Amino acid sequence: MTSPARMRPAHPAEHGLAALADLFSLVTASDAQLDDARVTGVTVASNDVEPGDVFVAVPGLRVHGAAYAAQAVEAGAVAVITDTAGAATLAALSVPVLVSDDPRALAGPLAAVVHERPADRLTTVGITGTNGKTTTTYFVDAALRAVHPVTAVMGTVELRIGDEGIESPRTTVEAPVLQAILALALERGAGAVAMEVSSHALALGRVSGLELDVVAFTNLQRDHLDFHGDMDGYFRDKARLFAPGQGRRGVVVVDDEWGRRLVREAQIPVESLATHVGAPEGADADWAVVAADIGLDGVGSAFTLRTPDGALLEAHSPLPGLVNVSNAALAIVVAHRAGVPLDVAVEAVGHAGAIPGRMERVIERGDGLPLALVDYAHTPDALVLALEAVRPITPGRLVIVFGSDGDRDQGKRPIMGEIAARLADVIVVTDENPRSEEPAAIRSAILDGVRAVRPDLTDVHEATSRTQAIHDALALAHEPDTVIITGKGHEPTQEIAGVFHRYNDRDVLRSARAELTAPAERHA
Ligand SMILES: CC(=O)N[C@H]1[C@@H](OP(=O)(O)OP(=O)(O)OC[C@H]2O[C@@H](n3ccc(=O)[nH]c3=O)[C@H](O)[C@@H]2O)O[C@H](CO)[C@@H](O)[C@@H]1O[C@H](C)C(=O)N[C@@H](C)C(=O)N[C@H](CCC(=O)O)C(=O)O
Ligand SMILES: Nc1ncnc2c1ncn2[C@@H]1O[C@H](COP(=O)(O)OP(=O)(O)OP(=O)(O)O)[C@@H](O)[C@H]1O
Repeated sequence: MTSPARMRPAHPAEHGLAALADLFSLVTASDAQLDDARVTGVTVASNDVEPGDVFVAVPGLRVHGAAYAAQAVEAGAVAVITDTAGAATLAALSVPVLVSDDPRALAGPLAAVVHERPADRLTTVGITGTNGKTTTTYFVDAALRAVHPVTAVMGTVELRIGDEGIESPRTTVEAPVLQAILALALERGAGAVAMEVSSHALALGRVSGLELDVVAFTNLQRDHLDFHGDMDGYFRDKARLFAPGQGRRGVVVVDDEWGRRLVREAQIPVESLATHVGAPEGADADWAVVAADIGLDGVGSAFTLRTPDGALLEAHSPLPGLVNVSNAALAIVVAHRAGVPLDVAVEAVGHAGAIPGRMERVIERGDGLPLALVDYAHTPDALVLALEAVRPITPGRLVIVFGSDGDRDQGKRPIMGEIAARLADVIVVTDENPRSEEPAAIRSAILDGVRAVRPDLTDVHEATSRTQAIHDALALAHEPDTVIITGKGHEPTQEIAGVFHRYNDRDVLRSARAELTAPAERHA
């Protein structure tokens, strides 16, 4: 598997174009014969076309897909579906052109039919929310794996079926890609799929035509307002997942007001889960975390989950910090509602393996080396949570390596500097993805924030390359210390001056360890 658009069933079903046109009430805009065309796939992107595809030309936010219809036909598309405006721009094509009122909304349901509704034969779980989607999805997958020999995962990090995965282009792929992957998963023997559902995906119909067995909500925090307008719009887009035809039943974390509103407004049966020990909403919630011992075992946290019938379950989060108690509790409830026995879900989530770039332990403490982790925290809130999460498992000093993205929110740079200066002991400021900006200027803005808390810059270092920063941090840390590298998580590249360089924090950490441990003796 190389590209998401190529993740297609090896033996696709075949449908007649005329029957599809009938089913979706599409009108012909040309005189070509409909019955001739045999359809085996769908796409909304001309460069993803495979012979036998229908090309759905959507009116985009930037351009109209109809501008690429000829290119799609050249690549083997057997028909074009577009709206009236798109059809009006088309020169004569050698394939039928069909018209739909809303091609973007049609793409998912059409692809579902073309691939013979794969989701109907899979157990499907969709997770939405501002933070915690990736982590919760992997925890759910760990539980699903306990009962299904093959599972699939789709999200920000990867698109994976069984043990074979590829890098994911985004959190939720386009609807036709999604349906093709489900069909491929089924072909490869998968019984269950856990996926992340972004708010963009919900707004742009990427999950239209897919009814998920269990849908879940983690939390809502300020993000993506450029796209959704305001928090209310952001909430309403997230809430679309909890509608009949989209999700059969839901599990909602009610720690924030948005979760509580969702429980009130959802149009499908939902259960509530409160994960903040002692908070008032815990009393009324269906499920609640009623005790948590953070970091006592030096790794994750033990916690107690109250079930709707009042039973108390002893559970465990394999990742540090309160947020991961929340993610683990949600995953247990979701997996249970997706058919995993409760005790099996508790056990499997407690032993879930590493999640790429999410509090991922790359070097274990011992033999003179510190614990070293990689985490994706790249916002001020996430940075606070990440540093607070590792403090209880750090007997020595907390060492952080971080930077901040170029061509993105500039205001957060000094704020993140202040947070690091407050919550970490040793700081190495470096580059993240500078993009078109001058890297030194970004570091300088971060250092302004550091200086506000630590004017003499004690234990503050600056490194002009991220690789060097990681080597420096590891060299100056001792066994009781913890090194945390934040901001890039699983990312496989670093974008500098418009060029994507292959780069990964975990790989650099591993080679820094190899360099350190080869000839030299280390002392705790
Ligand atoms: C803001 C946003 O989500 N935009 C999505 C939207 O783009 P658009 O309407 O602007 O598309 P366009 O560029 O005008 O093109 C119109 C149509 O022409 C097609 N086209 C275009 C060029 C070409 O050569 N051939 C061709 O066929 C396009 O595939 C598209 O179908 O529709 C396109 C497909 O129909 C998506 O690919 C595109 O996602 C872009 C790539 C994107 O970056 N989206 C991000 C913001 C996103 O979705 N992120 C969320 C996670 C957010 C988070 O939580 O962090 C995600 O799920 O990943
Ligand atoms: N339940 C949670 N509440 C708040 N913050 C969280 C939660 N879970 C994880 N985080 C923080 O958010 C960061 C991203 O976590 P994760 O990747 O699981 O979320 P996500 O919703 O998938 O975000 P993204 O789409 O950016 O990957 C982590 O680095 C962690 O610090």
